[in-house]
Amino acid sequence: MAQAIQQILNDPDELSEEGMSWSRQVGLAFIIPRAALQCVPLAANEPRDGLQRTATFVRLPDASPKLVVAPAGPCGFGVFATTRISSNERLGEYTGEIRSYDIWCEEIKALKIRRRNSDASSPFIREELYAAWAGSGLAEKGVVIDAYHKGNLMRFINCSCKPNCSFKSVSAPREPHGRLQVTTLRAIEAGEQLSVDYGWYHDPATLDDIRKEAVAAYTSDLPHLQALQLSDPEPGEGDSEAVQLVAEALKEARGRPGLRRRPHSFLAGLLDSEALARFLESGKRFSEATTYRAIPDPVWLLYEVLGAERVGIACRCGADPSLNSSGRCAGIIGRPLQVNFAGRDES
Ligand SMILES: C[S@@+](CC[C@H](N)C(=O)[O-])C[C@H]1O[C@@H](n2cnc3c(N)ncnc32)[C@H](O)[C@@H]1O
Repeated sequence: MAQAIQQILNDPDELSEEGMSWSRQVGLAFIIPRAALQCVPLAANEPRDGLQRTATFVRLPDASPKLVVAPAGPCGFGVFATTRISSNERLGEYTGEIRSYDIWCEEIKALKIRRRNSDASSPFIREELYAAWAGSGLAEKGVVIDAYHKGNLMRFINCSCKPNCSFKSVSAPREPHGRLQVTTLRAIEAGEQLSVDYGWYHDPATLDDIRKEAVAAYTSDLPHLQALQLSDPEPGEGDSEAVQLVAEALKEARGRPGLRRRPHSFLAGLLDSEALARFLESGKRFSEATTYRAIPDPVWLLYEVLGAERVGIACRCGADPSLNSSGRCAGIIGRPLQVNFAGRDES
């Protein structure tokens, strides 16, 4: 990724006049590549929906000159460090429009109806993931800082299951909502990408949608999974990717590795072939599941991530080493990394 940064610094087209002027307008020393100019620059939050700016007297630092916006593999553009940044460093404010959560939600719903004739919460649309929670607000209906149309470079920070930054809310006592400041959780090396945990998984409506979709995906695969329970399973031509992965995992557990027809995939990492084999050897079988809880243990994680893909918020931070140095990913934006939680009862 350091190479990508160097390329931008060297390329006069990427280091565009527009990018420089965008940067100057928000008073910053960072560089916005031409292709990333997607929103109006905003050096300070702009109130909407009858809301007020917070009275907070605390001066937040301007966005750090140690940052650059650059292409970030599977996630579009991202924010990278050009030099080492220490732990607990305040990198600047996440600016955007101060919106009432319920009005913002209505607008998102209207957009969904225009685009696909339904305001169902899933799948997410891209615009939803630029809004960050800023507190309950005077009316107790919630306030978000929405950086989709207006904002600063912080709006380019992607989501990671193992984030190196977080949003800290800064507000004076009794202030109904806060301002958001990006702060490092650990030291960040030059060339590393900044990341935060978006936390959408914990939105109850989204979680519900993901789990319904997980049950639907499992149910449509069930006859094929049942066929695999035979002693020498062979995946069929029309089998889904999940069924093929389960077949491969079973063969692997039964001592016939080497049958993989494709490189080890992201989804394959969600299956434990030994646990799968133990499940069948103990006499348990794939059977009907009308709720998420009833999906058998060895495959629930696979189907939950497939459910998230159907909902439209699959996380791919594990596919980008600069975003998630462990190379592991929960598969769902905002969900804790698998290694950090004990099972599907996490809250
Ligand atoms: C706040 S923006 C981040 C900047 C964005 N990458 C861009 O180029 O405008 C959120 C959007 O970035 C993408 N994104 C961020 N983190 C991601 C992740 N871990 N996996 C997949 N997409 C991600 C999604 O398209 C999401 O809607």
